[in-house]
Amino acid sequence: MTETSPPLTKTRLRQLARRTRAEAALRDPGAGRSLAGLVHSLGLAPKMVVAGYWPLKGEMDPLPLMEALAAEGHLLALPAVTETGGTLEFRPWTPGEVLEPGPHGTRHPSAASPIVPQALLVPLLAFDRRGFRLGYGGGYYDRTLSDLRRRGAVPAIGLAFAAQEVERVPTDPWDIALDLVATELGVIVTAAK
Ligand SMILES: Nc1nc2c(c(=O)[nH]1)N(C=O)[C@@H](CNc1ccc(C(=O)N[C@@H](CCC(=O)O)C(=O)O)cc1)CN2
Ligand SMILES: Nc1ncnc2c1ncn2[C@@H]1O[C@H](COP(=O)(O)OP(=O)(O)OP(=O)(O)O)[C@@H](O)[C@H]1O
Repeated sequence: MTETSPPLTKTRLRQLARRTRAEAALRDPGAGRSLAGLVHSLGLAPKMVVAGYWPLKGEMDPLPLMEALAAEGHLLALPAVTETGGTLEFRPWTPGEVLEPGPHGTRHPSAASPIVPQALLVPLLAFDRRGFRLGYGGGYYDRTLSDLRRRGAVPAIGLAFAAQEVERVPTDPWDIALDLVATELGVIVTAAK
């Protein structure tokens, strides 16, 4: 074979990655608990404001890790979509606090004074070792990280099942790479770090 297959488009990879992630989540529903054990491997400074996410179906469960971060003295926040096509707003949150439904099936804390996160846990459909990630296609994390990083470094930590790794995520000029990806097998330091 001399032909090489053309690179997958983001749209096609999203379809494949949704299936792969759904299968991984069914195989290993407790994988999120392994990530809690990685809390000391993330290299976070003490008492940071760390934004997590409220998981959608199939996403790596960030809650055990978020609880471990809170137990270490970090402050937690969750994103809220307040404007379609805008940047995410972050609101303080402690585990157990009630959430309201938001757009796209998300849930967020009720309106409160927004907080500026110093590190982000990021959900994803697929990732590669360069740190590039594919999300649902809303561009929320790219816009938000680009905005947050105007004020200084904000580590971005992808959370995923190991099975979500691909050779190469198709990229666009606005894509921002993750520094780390935490999976049930351990922490991957990406080429962007
Ligand atoms: N848990 C979580 N929170 C998040 C995101 C995310 O990907 N996951 N976002 C990332 O940007 C932002 C919200 N933006 C989103 C944009 C599109 C879709 C979306 O397309 N959702 C699927 C349905 C998912 C499901 O219910 O299974 C869809 O509509 O097909 C979701 C979130 C902020 N909060
Ligand atoms: N820094 C930015 N400034 C302006 N627009 C942006 C920026 N980053 C991304 N976008 C817009 O967001 C759209 C979706 O981007 P992309 O397909 O990379 O989403 P994604 O990273 O998969 O999704 P998400 O981050 O929501 O999970 C793009 O069409 C682009 O126009």
